[in-house]
Amino acid sequence: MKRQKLTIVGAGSTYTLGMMNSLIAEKENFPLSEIVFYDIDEQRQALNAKATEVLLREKYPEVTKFTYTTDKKVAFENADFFFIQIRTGGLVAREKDEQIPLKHGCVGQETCGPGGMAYGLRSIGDMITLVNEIRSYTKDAWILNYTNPAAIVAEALNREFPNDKRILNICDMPAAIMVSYAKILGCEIWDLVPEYFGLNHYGWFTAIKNKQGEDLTAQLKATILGEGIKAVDNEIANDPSWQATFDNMRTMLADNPEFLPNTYLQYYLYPEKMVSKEDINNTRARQVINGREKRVFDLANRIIASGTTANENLHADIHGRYMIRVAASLAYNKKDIYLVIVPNNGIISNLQADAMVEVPCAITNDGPKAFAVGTIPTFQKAMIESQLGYEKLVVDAWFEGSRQKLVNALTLNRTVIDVPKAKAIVEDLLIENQRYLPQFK
Ligand SMILES: NC(=O)c1ccc[n+]([C@@H]2O[C@H](COP(=O)([O-])OP(=O)(O)OC[C@H]3O[C@@H](n4cnc5c(N)ncnc54)[C@H](O)[C@@H]3O)[C@@H](O)[C@H]2O)c1
Ligand SMILES: O=P(O)(O)OC[C@H]1O[C@H](O[C@H]2[C@H](O)[C@@H](O)[C@@H](O)O[C@@H]2CO)[C@H](O)[C@@H](O)[C@@H]1O
Ligand SMILES: [Mn+2]
Repeated sequence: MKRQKLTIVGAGSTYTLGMMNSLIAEKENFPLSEIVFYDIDEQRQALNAKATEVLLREKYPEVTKFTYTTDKKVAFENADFFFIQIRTGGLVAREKDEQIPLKHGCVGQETCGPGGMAYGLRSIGDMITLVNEIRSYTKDAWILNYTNPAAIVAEALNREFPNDKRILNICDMPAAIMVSYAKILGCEIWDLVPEYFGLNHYGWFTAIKNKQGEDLTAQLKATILGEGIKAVDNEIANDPSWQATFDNMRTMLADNPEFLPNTYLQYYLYPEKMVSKEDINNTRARQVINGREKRVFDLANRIIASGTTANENLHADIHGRYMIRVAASLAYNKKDIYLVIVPNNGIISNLQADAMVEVPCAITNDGPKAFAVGTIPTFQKAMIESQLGYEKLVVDAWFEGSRQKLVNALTLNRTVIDVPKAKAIVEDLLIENQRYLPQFK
């Protein structure tokens, strides 16, 4: 197996050390020769990088070269794979995305509703610039993107780079849900094969089978309806917010037992409940700043100070392992089946061709090959179409600098609907984000 050179873009991320643990856990599946870190924030990246130097020395000596840099040429030349995980505006901007809609009585969330719209508008420009810069150094490398909101980023990249078949947008949420399914079913996530359709953070599992083809869906639904389902992946198992989200999966399934819902549907199906439980002074961004961000950088500082990871309880989580397994399947033509985001082009036969859909694909060295979904039922189709309209209008608005299209987008979004509210929220979000969005005069 050829060893790969991997560049992490946004290496100052709170997910980077977890990704390193996952690369170590997956080194047989996705062997690396070289890792490069790239970020625009030198200090933030250096913390993760200095801890990674210790980690690699102790646990991944096969990586013979590790570099961290803010120089694009050094970072982008000759890489085989890019994993991108940037957050334009940082967690501070995320907090505003969550607070502004809440002030208007609407869902305040990172990727859903008006908060997701603002985050999408900030992400599009940086992502287009990054892909252009990467492609000026390498045409063939695989670009795997986690940057959110993945639905809007995928739509924008597909428009800007329609012929680039080596950009793949990915979300870890279905995989994190499948880790919980696997726990219920007494197996490993990698033993399960999902049948699923939707947009990113907006979809449904229609079946869960094992690799022998046995359909486990009825058993799974019965357990979730009877006993509920817990977040079990390491990263989220002890997080009250994620446990509450997983509790809501039982409610969603009870209210509509047809399919198994993605957790994010809670924001669209129960917007009033989601708003009522929020504390505007302690939204999710603030919890992450005080939680994951602090935990990760405390860990990095301890590793750097002691010069060893021996005193730490390190673990790989599904976020990293999922991306790495997709990369391995691309690199070595494994044809493993994963949910990824691809142009529809008839996969869902009664949905427009140019939707970016999240569906199961066999991941080959020629990219993802989707399995046909066929027709989807009226209820899910109608929900998807209004959300798709919202996503496409946000991307149109970014390219055209159109406020009207942002208002129309929020009018379609189930978390807003009301035109006066949509206008007021657009106004506030554009004022807050004007330095990122000069096209909106
Ligand atoms: N797709 C998914 O399912 C999924 C899952 C988890 C996280 N994410 C996404 O991963 C990203 C990272 O999340 P986080 O909470 O760790 O954020 P973070 O703010 O901790 O880290 C992001 C890093 O990106 C850097 N950055 C920002 N703009 C950049 C640019 N133009 N070029 C290079 N670096 C840049 C920042 O300096 C920072 O170090 C976010 O977009 C988040 O939404 C996606
Ligand atoms: O609110 P956050 O920052 O904790 O999470 C937002 C992200 O949530 C999902 O990712 C989960 C993932 O599902 C889980 O496996 C684990 O790795 O934690 C992640 C978040 O903590 C979602 O898929 C992402 O798109 C969100 O950014
Ligand atoms: Mn996601």
